[in-house]
Amino acid sequence: ALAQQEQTLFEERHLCFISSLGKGNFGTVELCRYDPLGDNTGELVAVKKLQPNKKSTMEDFKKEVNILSIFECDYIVKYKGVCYSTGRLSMSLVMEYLPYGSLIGYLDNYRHVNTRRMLLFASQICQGMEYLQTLRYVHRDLAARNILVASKSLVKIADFGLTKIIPFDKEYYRVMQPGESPIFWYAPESINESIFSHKSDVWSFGVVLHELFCYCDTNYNPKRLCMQEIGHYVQSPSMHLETILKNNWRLPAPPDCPPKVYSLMQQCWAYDFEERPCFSSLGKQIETIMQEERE
Ligand SMILES: CCc1cc(O)ccc1-c1ccc2c(C(=O)Nc3ccc(C)nc3)n[nH]c2c1
Repeated sequence: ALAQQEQTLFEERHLCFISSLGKGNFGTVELCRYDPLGDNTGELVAVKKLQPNKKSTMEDFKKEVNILSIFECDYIVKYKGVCYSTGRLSMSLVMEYLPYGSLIGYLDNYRHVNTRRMLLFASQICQGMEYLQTLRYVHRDLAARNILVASKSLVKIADFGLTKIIPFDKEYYRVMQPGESPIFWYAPESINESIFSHKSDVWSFGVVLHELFCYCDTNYNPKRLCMQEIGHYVQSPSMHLETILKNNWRLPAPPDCPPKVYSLMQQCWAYDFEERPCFSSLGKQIETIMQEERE
């Protein structure tokens, strides 16, 4: 018999809405069961409706879908397919459902996560980013809110809405319209000149490490810590943020953070992107620290 061909086209009539997974960072994402047999034995999937609007067209969505359908990595949320609405006026993206949600909610609930497990998560994110880099993709929105938890020992990188391909003749990507930017995860060159590269993703990875070792506690949220430093009422946070970064202010070490882990973060936050480590070097350093933590 034919090997079970990966389902990539989902029929709307068999996609049964279960609940909303959040209007947050991914747009509106719903938990659905794809149940063609109609007996509730179908699989759970995460579905994002892609509504063409003034900012993004069906073409943009098809580009995101094409990007996602190429990825084959254990540390990147798996693409399952698309569902065209009747009349093909809109389409939905169907991704694997990760039952524990984002890292933010997970660490808030499971405080027992120890250093070794944090480093395991960091190593998996690093390997996912290394994979993206081999495909010349820059994520541009690496943050704990975009890391999903598959199990207590597996996390995956998600949300590729902002993913951009680096042109083959360049080492960075330039945005024309920096929209609602998560500047507190941004490298200085991204804040200043909207330049994004694998090295700006490394900066953001350092911020994700910080979020991890703060258990994503809202009191230590990168935005809150930065705003405390630059003052809450400034009119242009990005200008002030760039200034304090230039003056070598960085996010403080998380409480009880192992010194070697904080030094990893500081490497990622080198002002000059050339001095930041690459993801493969970061991965090796994390493995070394994990060995030492085991002893
Ligand atoms: C389809 C949108 C998308 C687009 C893209 O490009 C990459 C990933 C995703 C995505 C976004 C969210 C999820 C989720 C989840 O949110 N799961 C959960 C589980 C439990 C709780 C409490 N909250 C939440 N699972 N798989 C997901 C895939």
